[in-house]
Amino acid sequence: MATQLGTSCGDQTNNMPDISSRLRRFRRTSPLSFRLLSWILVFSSALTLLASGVQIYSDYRKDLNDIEDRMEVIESGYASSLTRSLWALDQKLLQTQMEGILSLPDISHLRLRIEPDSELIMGKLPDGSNTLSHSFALDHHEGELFKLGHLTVTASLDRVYEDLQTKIGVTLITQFLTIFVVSIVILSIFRHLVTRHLTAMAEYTRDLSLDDLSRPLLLDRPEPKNHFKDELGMVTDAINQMRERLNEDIARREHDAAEILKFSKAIDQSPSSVLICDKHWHIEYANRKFLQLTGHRPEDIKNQHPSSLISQSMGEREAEQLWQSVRLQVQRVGVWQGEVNSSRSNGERYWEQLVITPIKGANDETTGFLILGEDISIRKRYEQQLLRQANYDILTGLPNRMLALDRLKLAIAQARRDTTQVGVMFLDLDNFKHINDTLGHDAGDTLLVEAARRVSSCLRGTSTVARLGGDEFLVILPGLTDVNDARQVAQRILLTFSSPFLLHGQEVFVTTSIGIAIFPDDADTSGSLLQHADAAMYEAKHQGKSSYALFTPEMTEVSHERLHMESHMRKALELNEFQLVFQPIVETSSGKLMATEALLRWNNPSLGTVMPDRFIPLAEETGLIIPIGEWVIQEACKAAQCWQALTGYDIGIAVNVSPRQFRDPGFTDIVLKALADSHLKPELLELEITERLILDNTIETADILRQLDAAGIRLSVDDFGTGYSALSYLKTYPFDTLKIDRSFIQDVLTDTDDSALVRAIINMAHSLGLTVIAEGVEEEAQTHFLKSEHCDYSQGYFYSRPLPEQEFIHWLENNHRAHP
Ligand SMILES: Nc1nc2c(ncn2[C@@H]2O[C@@H]3COP(=O)(O)O[C@H]4[C@@H](O)[C@H](n5cnc6c(=O)[nH]c(N)nc65)O[C@@H]4COP(=O)(O)O[C@H]3[C@H]2O)c(=O)[nH]1
Repeated sequence: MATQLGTSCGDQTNNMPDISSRLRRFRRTSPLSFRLLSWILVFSSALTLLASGVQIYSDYRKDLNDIEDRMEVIESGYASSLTRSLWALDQKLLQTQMEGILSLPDISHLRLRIEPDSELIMGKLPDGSNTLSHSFALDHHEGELFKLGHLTVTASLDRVYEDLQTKIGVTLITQFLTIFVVSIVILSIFRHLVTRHLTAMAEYTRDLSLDDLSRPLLLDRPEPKNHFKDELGMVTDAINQMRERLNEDIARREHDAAEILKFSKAIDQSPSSVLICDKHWHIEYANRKFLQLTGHRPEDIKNQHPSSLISQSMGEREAEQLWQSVRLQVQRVGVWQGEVNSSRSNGERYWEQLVITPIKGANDETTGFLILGEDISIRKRYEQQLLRQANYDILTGLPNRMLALDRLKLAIAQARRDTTQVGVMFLDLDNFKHINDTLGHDAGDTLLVEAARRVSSCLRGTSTVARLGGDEFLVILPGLTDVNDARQVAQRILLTFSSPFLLHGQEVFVTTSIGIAIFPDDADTSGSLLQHADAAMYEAKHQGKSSYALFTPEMTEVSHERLHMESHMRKALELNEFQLVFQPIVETSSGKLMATEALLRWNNPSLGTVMPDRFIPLAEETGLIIPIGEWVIQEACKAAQCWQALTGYDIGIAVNVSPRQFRDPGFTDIVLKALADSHLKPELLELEITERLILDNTIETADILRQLDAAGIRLSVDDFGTGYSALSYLKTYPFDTLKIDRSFIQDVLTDTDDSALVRAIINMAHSLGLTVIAEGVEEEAQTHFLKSEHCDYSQGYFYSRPLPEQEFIHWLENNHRAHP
């Protein structure tokens, strides 16, 4: 303790400001308790002092009364004896008696007036007025009254006042000390029990910050039992509960903030474009994708109406109408979906698929609108391209067979109404095959394009020229009033063909044969008109090339050549004129052989080698395709099994199947029999089916495809992209492979549309679990592109042309690609 004191004394100077500041702080921080306590102390001190004052005063009064009583006692006790001494004139006794009185406490002075005029004085009269005097007469009665004298006794009050002073002094000192000590004790107790905790609480709450809510408020005292909680305990609990609530609030807010951040990040980084509008359709927010897609800056579109972004591309009135219907539908149905042609900040247009929904508040009221956008430009382009391909010939840009037939039907309907005529011309380039074989496909293509241009140049605006396939063209002349008009057109066409074509720097003369049929004279349906025009064309060819012929009833329904071909075809199987050639299908990444495609050739002594494009349509028409197709499947399976035996490897075989074969009820059995006869594993046989077949609703396509699939046979979609490409069938039917038509591969390096399309087809096929084969790969650079796009397999002249079996076996034995 001594040491403690010593230390605190030693630090006194240093601690002085600290102490005084603490004191000030104590006063400042706990003024109420301090003042209250001070007032209690002052009040209790005043009360104590008042009580002590009353006590002292009553003591004082008592002392005065005692002296007065004593005076009374002196009068009653000494008056008779003094009277007697005076009567007897006994001076000595008188003196003794007065000395006796003077010896009494506080009596300090006696004055005896003796009658008539003497006086005896004893004692000393005190200074000042602190005296109390009492006088009484000394009378003697002896029959009559004798006034002997008068005694005045004076008592000094000095002792009484001294006592009074002493008492007051002692009382004040003891009271002060008592109050001081009690104050100190009470203050200490109060401080120990209350104010230091209040200070701690004040400091705790002052230091309390949202950054640090982990430390609870703990008072420096034993923890009271719960049910004995005093006010401090209750306040501490309240503060700690507040802290916990704050902690929970902060945690909740942090969690909410994290959630909001997550969602806002997700929206911001969403691959879809996102616009958020307020309830008045003013744009409040645009995500990154939207800004990237449109090139708009956030500040430019803020508070704008979304219709203003669209109106740039479609006109204000149209945009306003669109938005009105959007608003109505969102209001009534809760969602609007549609495709919109929007524009970027640089004016460029793009297609987007929009989904617009209201944003609902807590009370289900609309607080804003969410606009989700998906850039569908590629899809649109693809759709448009597919549509174009479905209706137009890619090479020449002319309408294809489908569109031509539509137009012909329209023209016939119109002619029926107007009682006019329709001229239908069938054109065929006379020596196209020869040119194609000798000068190559490029030259063939150039020839076709130029021929299309020349035919078109001979026609009026209302006429249609279409390419039906290969080197066949169709011309429709609507609203004819005179057959001679058709003749003139035919002559004009023949004339335009009289000048040479420049192919690969070489001048080549190409002629054409034209067959003409007239509605309604020759036929009244589009189908028979075409047949008759076809027949007339064969007639023209027979007449000698570069001529035209008008249909006459003598001409049979089928052209001579076709008849000729048909009669030969009927015997071809028997005479063993059919031959299969095989074209390797390789893995794109490695170039290794995976399978082969069997392609049919017809070697006829009078017709020469006839390509399938030429005879298969006739075989289909006549139904000969069924026995021919059976032969193809049998031979293909046998060949594949033979290669397996030869090389020890499984080499798959792809076989083309025409829709007519599918219509044959025995088709599945034919395939299964071929597999059984050859012992080829079913998974090595792949049947190639065109999109046309799938769209042909007359056949129970789905059932047959499922039966084949169930037998383990692979199924592929051939020439993908050239038909109507109703993509939904890819999901519906059990296809394994998709073959991209060679028309896409051809220009994949030069045409960005084609490359985007091929990329899209590959991705789409993969996402549907299909493997992809690219057809018609002719250049190495195409293989690099296909590799980079992860196209599974490739086929084309770059790897090998279709080879007769012996040559293919040779290829197998000598080509490193043949070994997996
Ligand atoms: N320009 C070019 N062409 C290439 C290239 N690689 C392959 N080809 C040709 O592309 C065609 C591919 O066959 P496809 O699309 O199934 O088209 C076939 C197929 O639809 C049909 N066909 C062929 N054999 C049969 C058959 O046995 N049955 C049926 N129903 N149809 C067949 O005839 C079509 C034509 O067959 P082909 O004339 O043999 O023509 C073949 C092939 O020789 C290349 O790099 N460049």
